[in-house]
Parts: sequence; structure tokens; C-alpha cells
Amino acid sequence: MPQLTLFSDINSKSLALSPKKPIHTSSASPSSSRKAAYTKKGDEPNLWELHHIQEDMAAISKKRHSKDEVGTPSKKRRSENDLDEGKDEEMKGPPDRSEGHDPQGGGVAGEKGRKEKRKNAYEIKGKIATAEDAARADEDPPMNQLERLIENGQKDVEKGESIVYWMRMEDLRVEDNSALFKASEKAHEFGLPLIVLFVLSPGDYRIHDRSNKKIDFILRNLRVLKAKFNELNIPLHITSYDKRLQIPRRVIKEVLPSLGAKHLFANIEYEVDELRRDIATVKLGRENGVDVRCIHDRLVVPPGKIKSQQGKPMSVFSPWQRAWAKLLDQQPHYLDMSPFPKANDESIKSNDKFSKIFEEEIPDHVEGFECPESEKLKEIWPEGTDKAKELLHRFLHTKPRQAQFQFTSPLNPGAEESDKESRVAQYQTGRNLVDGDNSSRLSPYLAAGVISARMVLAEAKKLKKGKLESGRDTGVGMWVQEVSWRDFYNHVMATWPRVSMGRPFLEKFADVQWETNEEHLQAWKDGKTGYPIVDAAMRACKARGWMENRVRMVSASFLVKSLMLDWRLGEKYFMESFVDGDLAANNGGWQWTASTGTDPQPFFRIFNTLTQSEKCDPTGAYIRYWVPELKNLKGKAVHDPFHQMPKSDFKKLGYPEPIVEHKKSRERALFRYKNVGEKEEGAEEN
Ligand SMILES: Cc1cc2nc3c(=O)[nH]c(=O)nc-3n(C[C@H](O)[C@H](O)[C@H](O)COP(=O)(O)OP(=O)(O)OC[C@H]3O[C@@H](n4cnc5c(N)ncnc54)[C@H](O)[C@@H]3O)c2cc1C
Repeated sequence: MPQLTLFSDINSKSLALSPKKPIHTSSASPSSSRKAAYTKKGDEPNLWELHHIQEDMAAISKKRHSKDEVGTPSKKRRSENDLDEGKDEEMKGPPDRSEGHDPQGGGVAGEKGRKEKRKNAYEIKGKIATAEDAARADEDPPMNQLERLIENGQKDVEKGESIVYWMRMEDLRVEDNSALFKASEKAHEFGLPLIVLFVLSPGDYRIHDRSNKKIDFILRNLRVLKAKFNELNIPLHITSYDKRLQIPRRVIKEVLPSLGAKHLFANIEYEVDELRRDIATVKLGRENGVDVRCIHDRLVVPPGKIKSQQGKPMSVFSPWQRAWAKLLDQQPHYLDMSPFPKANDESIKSNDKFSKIFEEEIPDHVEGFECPESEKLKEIWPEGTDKAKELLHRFLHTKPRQAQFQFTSPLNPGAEESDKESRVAQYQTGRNLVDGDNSSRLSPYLAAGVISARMVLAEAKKLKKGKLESGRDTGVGMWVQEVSWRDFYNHVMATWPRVSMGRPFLEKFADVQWETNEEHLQAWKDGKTGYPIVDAAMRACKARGWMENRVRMVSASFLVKSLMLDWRLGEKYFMESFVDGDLAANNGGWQWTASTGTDPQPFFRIFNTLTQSEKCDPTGAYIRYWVPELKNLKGKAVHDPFHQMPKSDFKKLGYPEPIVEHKKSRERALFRYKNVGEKEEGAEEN
């Protein structure tokens, strides 16, 4: 199969991808690198520099045009877009994460001068916005800006020659896909062909820490989609732009003209950068006579719909979840699914302009994201909506089995049908056990939109005679509640964009003093901490790109509260590793663990790693599988070999001693959270 670099736009020149650039370090302060980002030609600024630029551009633009942000295209808005033109000029040249990523070096990061001494903060440098920028984004979230912008749509747009649906990496399905259906309706109304566009962007994947496993999963799903669309005579056009900031311009000014399209439909993604991309796309569309429709689809209830009685956004899960369930009860239309898109007329396959798109192939890999384990991963994460539906069926209608570790297919034969004793029926207890096959394993599919949350809830409803149960009393209710966490964290991200800007939700914890022990960070990543449950989870993560929820919490808590390492290092590593990497859920999970998020639970409730281990892996099967050094141990020793075995026997295992002591590290965490900005007496300065 061809490599990605062979792909080009119809009627436009081929756009080769550049490989990952060599990595450098820099000790520039955020403000100096920010200035550099304005002036440096040839480098793409890193994530937060971009936010600064975009926000500063917006501020400049606001000053110039204090009103009429959204009105009909005018000279004013044209000049706003002129700024975009200038910005793109700045972005020419290969991408460079030089200040953002150096796995070996001693790059520095910091919100304030003294933090520049941190050693391992190199990994997240450039990803932490200033408190001021985060506050500014929270004041008028990009989600609200986009909604204001698209309120009235674009009038008097030419019909064009085709209608385009821009598929994103979060909506990889044909069924129940709002933007796809609306695009199909428009195509039918106008008697035009529908084209599906997918834009690959390695530059975007690098900046957003996408894992090679996730990109591989996306490509595998695109292959299935290509075949499905072909059956509907709908061509799937894949194109690739390394420079993510140029994507709106390329789509509006190059791809759409090459397809003769004046109407573009897309589902909204709620991350800050993606919302800003869509804002730019809508604005450019208006400048260029293109009607861009951005549609809520990803969640069951779109962000912002659920408010407190005082009309304020809610940040605590339990009351929010009750309101979510009530809303669905009262307004079940939120659960309605979009109809299947209509097929194009067969004549498209002989149309000069569009027929060749059918011949395009999906690339094997994206450069820089090669995935040597692809074949094995295919076993555990089979691609396509049909497979996701089978997984869902298994979860809802078959009994739990012994854990399906590593590369065993979750769909292999042998699952016994039973509604009464199904995995979902036993989910209340099962969800916390990692030594069995208990949860749905649907997260990669939900994260990439291979199946929609509405589709899974529709099946859950069938189990309860059409009623959506949601609450802690039954397995199904509990599971529906878990699915609602997905909505919740997206709602949090869209309402308080600070969380996707590297800032804590609770700003008061911004200055908690972190350790900078690089060996500890590496030991955690490698699964060599001497805490078997953490090591098992981290090794599973490396192999499968996935962990059960309980061990995500345990290993995350260990990094933050036991090793006292910055939660953002863990957040980044999980994103780089997971096949289901999802900013909202991942950030939500990390901030929950770090006590910096929306959770009202106080910081002093700290997981005891060993107790957690005994509870979530009572048989020890999980640890014995993933930590083969311990495969012959029984009883408590498998959870805590160092303390439960004679020292001489322990030494023979070839397994590391615990790298921290629980009691001491707990005290350290309590001190640092209680006294933000300070370190306990005798602690080393960073
Ligand atoms: C530190 C940390 C990081 C996480 N990172 C991610 C991530 O990158 N991507 C991701 O999809 N989930 C993430 N989660 C949430 C959760 O762990 C996974 O969704 C779940 O383990 C996936 O397994 P499953 O599909 O079998 O889930 P099930 O238990 O079967 O739940 C069904 C679905 O509900 C959703 N869901 C369940 N729990 C949560 C939750 N706490 N937050 C948001 N959605 C939830 C998921 O879409 C999941 O597939 C993270 C949790 C923590 C604590």
C-alpha cells in the first residue's frame, strides 16, 4: 500500500510530509519564546505559543472591530482574516517542537522564573498556558465563540458541484453521524454528489501527543469506512497537511475549490485547538463564499445544555449527572439517532472530477507514527463499527470470562450468552476488578467515534424495556453513569477551556511543588517501580495501549501522590501510549487523581497502592501476567513481594525494590498540597 507522502489533493500539488525533526532544548522563558514565535520564520510555534498568538490576534482584532464579530462578510472581517494570512506566513517551514519535547535533555519550563530549574518539566514545557491566558479563555470559551459565529449560518451561497462532509478523527462512522447525515440531506436537496474528506495531520498529532497505536487504529477504521462509503457511491478523499494551523486555509482555499464545493459540514470537536480551527474555518468560509456548518454530535447532551437552577455551568459530577439523566428522561430526543446517509448516484463513478477519488488508498501509516505492532493490535482492537457493536453485544449479553490479556481477541469464541449474569449486570463489582474480563473495552471506539454514545445507550435501554437506567443501583445504571462521565468531561473542557491548556481546574493548586526525579519518571513508564500493580498496569499500557479504569487511577495516583511528579507528565505519557487517548477523559482522569480538578473530594484522600492492589486484583492474575518476575508468587507476596518475602528470596526475583515508601511519600504529598508553593524541611530544591 502506498505511503502517506504519495497523497495529494485533486488539482493541487502533492504535499509531502516531513519526518519528525531532531529535538533540541531551550531555556527561553515562555514570554521570550512567545515573542520568538511571532518573529521566527521557519518554525511552527508550540502549542501554547500558538494559543498566545491566536489570543493576541483575537485581542488585536477585537480592538480593531469592537462590534460586528459575526455579521455578514464585511471589510472588517476581511481584515481579520488578513491577520490569518499573515499568521500563516509566519508558519512556513518544518514543524519544530524544539522547546516542547526533549526526552533526554534538560530543557526547562516554568510559569515563573524559579520553576525554570525543574529538570523533567521539559516534557510538558510549552503546554502550560499562563494563568492569565487560561482565565481569558475561560471568560469567553471558544465553544461559545463558535456557537455565536454559526448561529445564523451563511446565506446566499452558490450551489457548487458537490457537498463535502469533513470527517474528523472523533467521528469515524457512517451510522448516527449528524454532520454526515446533514451533508447527505443537502446533497440530495441540491442533486449534488456527497464527498467525504479526511485530513491527516502529523503536525497536529505530534503537538497533541497522539500515540502511534491510536493513529494506526484511525487508519484501520478509515479502511473499513472507505469500503462502506464505496458501497454508497460516496468517495472518501484523504489528504494530509503537516501544518495544522494551515488546515482551515487549505480546506477552504484548496480542497473545496478542487471539489467545486461551497457547502461544508463537520461535527464539532471540543478541544480548544480544534474549536479555534473551526472558528478559523467558518470565518474563512465566509470570506470565500463557503457555508460551513459545525454540528454538535459527539456527546449525548451537547456542552452547555445542562446548567444549575441559577443558570450557571455545573462543575460537580453528581448533581450534573442527575441533571443529565433527568434531561434525557424529559427530552428523549437527545437520544435520537441520525438516519443513514443516502447513496450518491452511481454516475459519480464515471464523473471526470470525482471518479479518481474512489481509487485513492488509505496509507499504511503516517510518517513518525509507524506502528510495528499493528497486526497484533488488530486482534485486540478490531476495527470498524460492526466490531464495536459485537463488543457491545458481548458486554451486554454475555457472562464475564477469565481476563483476556494482551493480544487475545475480545471477540474470540467461548462467551456464554446470559442477560442475567452478563458483564453489564455484574458491572457494579466487576468494573473495579482487573483480573477478569469485566468492562466493555469500548473506549477506543467511543473516543474515535467508531460507535456513538447514543448507539451504546440505545442498546442499554433495550435491556430495561426502553427505559434509560442511570444510577448506582444496577449494573446497567452504573455503566450508563460511566458513559455520562464522557459527556461530563467534555462539558468541563468546553466550559473551562483552561483544562485543555495545561492548567489545573483549581488554580489554587497551580504552584504545588513537584519533584523532578527523572529516574522515577522512567521507572514509572517502564513498569519498574517495585509496586507490582503499578508496574503491571504500566507494562499493559505499553503493550496494549489500554488499561482498565481502576489501574489508570492507581498508576496515576502513584505518579502524582507517591512520586510527587507533575500530573501533566503522566497525562502526556498516557496520551502518547493509549489507543483510546482522549483529551477530555484523560485530562479529567488526571486532574481527578491530582485533586486539581472538578472533584470535590479533598486532596488528603490518597490511594494506598497496596490496598488498591489487593482489592482490584484479588487473584493476582493481572500482576502475574504482566510482571513475569512475579509469576510464581502467591497470596500477599504478589502484591508486595519486597515486604512479604525474605530478602534473600526477593533478590532472586530480579524485580526492583519499591522506589518510594508509601507512608513517607503520603506525608510529603499532604504537606505539598496543604502548603502550596512550599516544600517540607530537608527536601531538595529543584
Ligand atoms: C488517569 C486516567 C486517564 C484516562 N484516560 C482516558 C482516555 O484517554 N480515554 C478514555 O476514553 N478514557 C480515559 N479514562 C477513563 C476510563 O478509564 C476509560 O474510559 C475506561 O477505562 C475504558 O474502559 P472501558 O471502555 O472498558 O470502559 P467501561 O467501564 O465499559 O465504560 C464505558 C465507556 O464510558 C466512558 N467512560 C468510562 N469511565 C470514564 C471516565 N472516568 N471518564 C470518561 N469517560 C469514561 C468510556 O468511553 C468508556 O468506554 C481515563 C481515566 C483515568 C483515571
